[in-house]
Amino acid sequence: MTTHSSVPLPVTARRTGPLAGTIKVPGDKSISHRSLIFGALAAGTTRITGLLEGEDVLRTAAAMRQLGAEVEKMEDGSWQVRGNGVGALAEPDTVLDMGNSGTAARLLMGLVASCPFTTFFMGDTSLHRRPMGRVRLPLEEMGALITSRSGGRFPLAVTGRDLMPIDYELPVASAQVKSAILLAALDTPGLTRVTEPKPTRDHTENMLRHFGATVTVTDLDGGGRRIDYQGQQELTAADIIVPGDPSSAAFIAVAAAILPGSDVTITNVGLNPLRDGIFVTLKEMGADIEIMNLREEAGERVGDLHVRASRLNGIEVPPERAPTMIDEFPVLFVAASFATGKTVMRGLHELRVKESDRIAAMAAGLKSCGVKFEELDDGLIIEGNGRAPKGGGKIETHLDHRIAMSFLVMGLAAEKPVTVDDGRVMETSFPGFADLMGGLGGQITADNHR
Ligand SMILES: O=C(O)C1=C[C@@H](OP(=O)(O)O)[C@@H](O)[C@H](O)C1
Ligand SMILES: C=C(OP(=O)(O)O)C(=O)O
Repeated sequence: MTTHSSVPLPVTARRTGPLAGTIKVPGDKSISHRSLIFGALAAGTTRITGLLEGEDVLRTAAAMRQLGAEVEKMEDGSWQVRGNGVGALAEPDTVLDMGNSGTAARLLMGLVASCPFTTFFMGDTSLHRRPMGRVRLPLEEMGALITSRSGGRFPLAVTGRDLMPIDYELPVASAQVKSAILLAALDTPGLTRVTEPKPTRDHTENMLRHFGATVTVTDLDGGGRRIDYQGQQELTAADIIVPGDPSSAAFIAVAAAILPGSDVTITNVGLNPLRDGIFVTLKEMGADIEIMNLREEAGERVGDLHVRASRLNGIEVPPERAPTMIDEFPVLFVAASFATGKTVMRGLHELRVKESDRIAAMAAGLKSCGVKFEELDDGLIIEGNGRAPKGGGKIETHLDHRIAMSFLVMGLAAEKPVTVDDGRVMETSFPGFADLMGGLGGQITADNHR
């Protein structure tokens, strides 16, 4: 596993011909984390096909081993997890290092909150800046003891207890917080209820069902959802097929949409309706995206995307759609820079507390590439003139994989090359991004001559 502590590796994307070909993107990051966690909690052996082998997920794999599960990569490329059932984790004898991963950090805090020992957590400098109060509060309300430095951020320690179930309304639309509470509820007697104001990705609920548990989800007036979970149900090992990550497919889809003449098919993409907002939005902007072979695999909707370059128009993105495409806004900002007219994107406060402040990081980069925009507290309004932006920017990625890949996509279609200050961060979620783009005809190269 590489770390972010050694020398940065600048990477440059330059404009070439159109992109063409058929590819697959690596496995879904959210589902990969959860398959390792639930595999370790279920009695028996779970075989995972298509696991994302990105740094974030490898952190979860290492942490589950530290918690006593057997996690192994098999010769055929699949992964195997042997669990001992809910409530059977072991005390780790070293700190769990969650690296750059907010999902691993928050889900595992919930998981160990009901375990009768203390678990120490740390991460990289990006993770140490991210808010943890959102999980700390409900977990403390359930009875866990959490000790951290001031401000409630990482590093911190969670001392597990016999918890009490709660009835909790999420103050922010966050699947990570919802999942942390559900994981804490697994070994907690009684009914835990989580109400979300806007539905967020439901991979945790889907996976619980896949492992044989009953989860009751009720749609509420006004668009929210209530999730009820009766604690101490048995989980039984079940094989998992991880679909391609729609968040990774989004980079390819935008690149193909903005680079004239492109014609690309991305097969086996997860199209869970709570994750597909980027494709809905790009289509509304005029992108030529055809969804083919829609099917269901292991409780998740999957399909192939055929994307051809087309003219894009600015639109107003409904703020209530944000949770279904929260990680895709950086690359949507890039698409909007190539569109004709204004694209208005609001309701995005959450982007300020991701791996970086994504609104600020994108604004700085867009400015250096000659894009016209207005920065808002909770979003951006981008004004395109239907032509490729000047490009030429030197982008600060702030340890944020999505900032890096978004600007490399910009560089593939802008007038001048775009350089990101550290391409290694792409390993977080999309190992092999540059090579995969290369296979389609895109030119992304590491600047090794430092
Ligand atoms: O639950 C998950 O797997 C994730 C939830 C989202 O975060 P929030 O829950 O903070 O919105 C998303 O940004 C992250 O990449 C993955
Ligand atoms: C926000 C992200 O991940 P995480 O919160 O797990 O760090 C992301 O992948 O864009």
